[in-house]
Amino acid sequence: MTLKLNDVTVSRGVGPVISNVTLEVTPGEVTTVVGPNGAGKTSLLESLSGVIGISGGSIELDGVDISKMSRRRRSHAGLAHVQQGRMIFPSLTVKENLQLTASTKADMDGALALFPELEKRLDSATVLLSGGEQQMVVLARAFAAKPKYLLLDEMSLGLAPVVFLRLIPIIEQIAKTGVGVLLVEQFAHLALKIASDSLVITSGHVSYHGPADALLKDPDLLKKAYLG
Ligand SMILES: Nc1ncnc2c1ncn2[C@@H]1O[C@H](COP(=O)(O)OP(=O)(O)OP(=O)(O)O)[C@@H](O)[C@H]1O
Repeated sequence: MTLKLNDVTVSRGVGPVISNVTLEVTPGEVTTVVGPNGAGKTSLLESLSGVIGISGGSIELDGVDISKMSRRRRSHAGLAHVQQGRMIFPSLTVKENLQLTASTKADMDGALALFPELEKRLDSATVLLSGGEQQMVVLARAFAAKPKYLLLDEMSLGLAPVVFLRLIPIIEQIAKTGVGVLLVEQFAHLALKIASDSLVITSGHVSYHGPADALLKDPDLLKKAYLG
């Protein structure tokens, strides 16, 4: 049971922005993809959830080829994608935002158990929350849908590092419930700390694939990987 990219190439506009990437996301673990701006990390996640098509290779979810499935079908198959930017419905309350994905009270309670801060704000319009709390709503809503695999794209954008720090153990906890998390982050060190497997991508190519702790322990290796 894994989410697998086999030799995937993604093209946009003039040519490939991702070339021959192979990667496996395992349930219960965090896998991270880091790399410089414009390396192709967002395109990689978009190809997994079906926002854009792939031009080579294949994508498998628990043994089923989903490469040609619509975004909706991939979502029904258990793939959730938290895209960049805070995708909340600002005029809805926190509770209403969660009800969009939680099909049962148990799903709602399960999501809220991860975010005790949100319990007190359930009836507040989401627009009134801080940036960090809004990202909690985004994450809680994605978790309430009970995905098998969760793709997270730069949740730290626009947040102070100290605010994003609060989300890191929650992402780790989500993985511990059995979800396979694929984390794309600009704060590479924070992502590497909670990840088991890691990829560094530069200009669409994999420049490192291996244990996250090896990159953390060896700043030269990380620097070399970033330089491609
Ligand atoms: N909608 C688009 N149409 C054409 N080219 C695009 C589009 N979106 C991204 N690109 C190009 O694809 C390449 C990879 O971009 P992508 O956003 O996937 O990288 P990234 O690693 O996520 O970067 P960042 O960290 O800045 O978000 C870049 O050269 C970018 O200019």
